[in-house]
Amino acid sequence: MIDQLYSVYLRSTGVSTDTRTLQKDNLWFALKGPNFNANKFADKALELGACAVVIDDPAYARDNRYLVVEDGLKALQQLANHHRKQFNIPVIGITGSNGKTTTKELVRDVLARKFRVLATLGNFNNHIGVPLTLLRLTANTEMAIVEMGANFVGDIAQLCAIAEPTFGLITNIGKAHLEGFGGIEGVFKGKTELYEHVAKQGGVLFVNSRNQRLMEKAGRLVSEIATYPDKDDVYHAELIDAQPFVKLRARSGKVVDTQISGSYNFENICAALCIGAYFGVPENEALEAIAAYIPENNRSQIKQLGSNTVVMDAYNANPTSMALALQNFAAKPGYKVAILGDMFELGESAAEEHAAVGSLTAGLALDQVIFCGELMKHAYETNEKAEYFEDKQELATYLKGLQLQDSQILIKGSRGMSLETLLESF
Ligand SMILES: CC(=O)N[C@H]1[C@@H](OP(=O)(O)OP(=O)(O)OC[C@H]2O[C@@H](n3ccc(=O)[nH]c3=O)[C@H](O)[C@@H]2O)O[C@H](CO)[C@@H](O)[C@@H]1O[C@H](C)C(=O)N[C@@H](C)C(=O)N[C@H](CCC(=O)N[C@@H](CCC[C@@H](N)C(=O)O)C(=O)O)C(=O)O
Ligand SMILES: Nc1ncnc2c1ncn2[C@@H]1O[C@H](COP(=O)(O)OP(=O)(O)OP(=O)(O)O)[C@@H](O)[C@H]1O
Ligand SMILES: C[C@@H](N)C(=O)N[C@H](C)C(=O)O
Repeated sequence: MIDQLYSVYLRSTGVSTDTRTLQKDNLWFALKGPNFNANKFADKALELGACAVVIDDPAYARDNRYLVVEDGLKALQQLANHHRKQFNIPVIGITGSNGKTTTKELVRDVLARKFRVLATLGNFNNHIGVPLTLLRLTANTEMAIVEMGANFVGDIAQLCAIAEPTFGLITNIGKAHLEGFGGIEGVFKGKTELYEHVAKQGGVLFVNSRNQRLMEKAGRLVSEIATYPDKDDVYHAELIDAQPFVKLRARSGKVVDTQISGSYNFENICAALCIGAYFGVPENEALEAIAAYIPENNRSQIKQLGSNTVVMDAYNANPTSMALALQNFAAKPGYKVAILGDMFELGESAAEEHAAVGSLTAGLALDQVIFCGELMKHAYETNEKAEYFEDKQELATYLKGLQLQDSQILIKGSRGMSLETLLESF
């Protein structure tokens, strides 16, 4: 079946899994999700111009344009792996608890100075997104950068079996998705599945030397590691300042002003510079790419609203990124207001981790701390000077009334809190 599927794919204009975005002559796959069994959209996909449709319910097949497989998702993953195997190019897998997308984009922009690169779009980083990324590989591609997300031990191993990365980077190990991973040990085990895969391929690992456990594990598994960002590392840079944006001294001594906020992004930048240096991108080109990068999509984005400066960090939140964001924010000058929403997917640790955020805020130089959401009640309990709103609408009304001026405002919470809607209040 894979040969038949592959020959149809090679004649197609690419793969689609969604009739709402399908392009003419795409090969369309019917997937099942929480809302739809897409087998029922197969006719529609053909009407919209699909060259063929891959379905896993034979009841929907009408002619030879309907390719019936046992499982649509597995067929997509097998096709992606088969396609990936046709390319003898570096494939860089990137995972980690925080900063995957930002780092992937920085790596992409740095490597694009020398190579024709393919990189994950947005954060299409799961069991569907990784295959879709690989199926965008063309004869033109010289290097692929594949972002890999995980909620459970075993996810990264599965994505590696599909993408077969020959190079690997774990940005960091933090307290994210603890519910699925069952704790920080699970995060370490799950993320380092990437190292184990790359080791089996005889590949190279890029390692953040600030994480001793990652260093030890990488050193045990592979013969070649390229480390960053400190003095004895392969790629060494120095953080000069993080306010309002990261400013660094690169390996060559050149000083770079970036448009990226948050001192934690220094490590993401160094990861990209380390990978660029490894692949021979001239440092001046790599630094230009870093200096030109502007974060999007509420990932530590700086927004100027009248006289107020907002750090909009509502893309996601977990105990590790929350603590770093708060420490970074507290170092800003001026009147500082931190608006913090619930952190999701923490399982049994949720109450304790929210309480820890409360204690942290109590000790930081912040003028106003406002918690929002059911879980943030636990933070409120450990910082009596803070304010608390269970309901986001009530908070929005309160913020409008506050009429803040000349303030620094941090907005951070999990994606599901959609805290970006609070911007209307300023
Ligand atoms: C399955 C799917 O692709 N769904 C997308 C779809 O969702 P929708 O709600 O419409 O319906 P269903 O999911 O039920 O649909 C089933 C299929 O039907 C298609 N369809 C539906 C209606 C229609 O009119 N025509 C159709 O053809 C539909 O396209 C489905 O194929 O649309 C949503 C809106 O666009 C999409 O958001 C939804 O996408 C899902 C969430 C998805 O997984 N997309 C991947 C491409 C992806 O990578 N998305 C990333 C998010 C990745 C992520 O959450 N990463 C986690 C890590 C988790 C990894 C680990 N668990 C693993 O499994 O590997 C992280 O923390 O980073 C993204 O969206 O950015
Ligand atoms: N190195 C880092 N350490 C801690 N937190 C970070 C780091 N890099 C980014 N973050 C935080 O994570 C947020 C999201 O960044 P990014 O999208 O790059 O991460 P991600 O790992 O791809 O997230 P997701 O898994 O949700 O796709 C940022 O806005 C910032 O708050
Ligand atoms: C947005 C998604 N990738 C994610 O990180 N979710 C967590 C639970 C969040 O939004 O904080």
